[in-house]
Amino acid sequence: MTAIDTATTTPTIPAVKASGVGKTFPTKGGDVVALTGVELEVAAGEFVSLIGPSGCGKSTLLRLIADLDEASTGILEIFGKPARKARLDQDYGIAFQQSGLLPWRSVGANIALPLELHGVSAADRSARVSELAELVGLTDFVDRYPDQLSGGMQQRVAIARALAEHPRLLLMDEPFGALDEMTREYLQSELARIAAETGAAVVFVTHSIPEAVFLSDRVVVMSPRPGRITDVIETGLGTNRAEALRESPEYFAKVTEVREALHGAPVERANER
Ligand SMILES: Nc1ncnc2c1ncn2[C@@H]1O[C@H](COP(=O)(O)OP(=O)(O)OP(=O)(O)O)[C@@H](O)[C@H]1O
Repeated sequence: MTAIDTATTTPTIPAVKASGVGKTFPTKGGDVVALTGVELEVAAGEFVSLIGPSGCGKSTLLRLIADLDEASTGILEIFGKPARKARLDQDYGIAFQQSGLLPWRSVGANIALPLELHGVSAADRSARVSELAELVGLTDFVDRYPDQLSGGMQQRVAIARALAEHPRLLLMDEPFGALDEMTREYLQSELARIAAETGAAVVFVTHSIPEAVFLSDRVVVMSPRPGRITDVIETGLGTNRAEALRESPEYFAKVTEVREALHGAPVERANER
């Protein structure tokens, strides 16, 4: 069978598939229903953002996908596997708002950490660190320490570390939330490029509508109490995420569409209430 035959006959397994997923936290004050009835499929190579007001369950959903917590109801599959198996197989990389770098390790040693933990040889680690440092634009900084870097550079190290084992999926929880606007926009462009170059699917939690639209193929809008998906908006912005996109009418139209979905009403009318 040729490569083309394989491509046309092999059904593509989604990176993430959530069916009827719910999460309830028992607390002293009673049960908190953080998520209910979540149905979501993220295709291989697709960039999907989760957006919604504080407390709508974005981080909870990401934590369930990452197997950092267990769903109360429903089924979660990562590349067709249970979340636990996908974690053990290192099918995804994770990056959070805090870069979580180890201050006593150099940039290179931080990036190499997952490789070291999984027994990759020193020579292979060193080659991979060089590749990753180049990918995130930090070739000249591999010998520095985290406290010698800006916040944006630290996040780039965290992204390189998340990509160390060639994951097909990246899970990111507000990775640029603590950065100034200019650095944030720069890293958005970098992430769009990195996602395209690596072909990894991305599930990205954010509070920023422009950020979600700029990066995503689809924006998943959530609402709280109980946390659920209320809208899924396809951006249709294609693969070119150049800076000029931010000033294009298509981009503004999508930002407005997501904003209206979040507010549940056209923005002008919501503001009048
Ligand atoms: N361990 C926990 N115990 C009890 N309640 C929890 C726990 N974790 C989350 N919750 C509750 O679940 C709901 C969803 O929380 P989650 O952090 O997923 O929301 P979020 O959309 O990511 O919020 P934010 O945008 O503020 O980060 C909230 O009401 C939160 O208080």
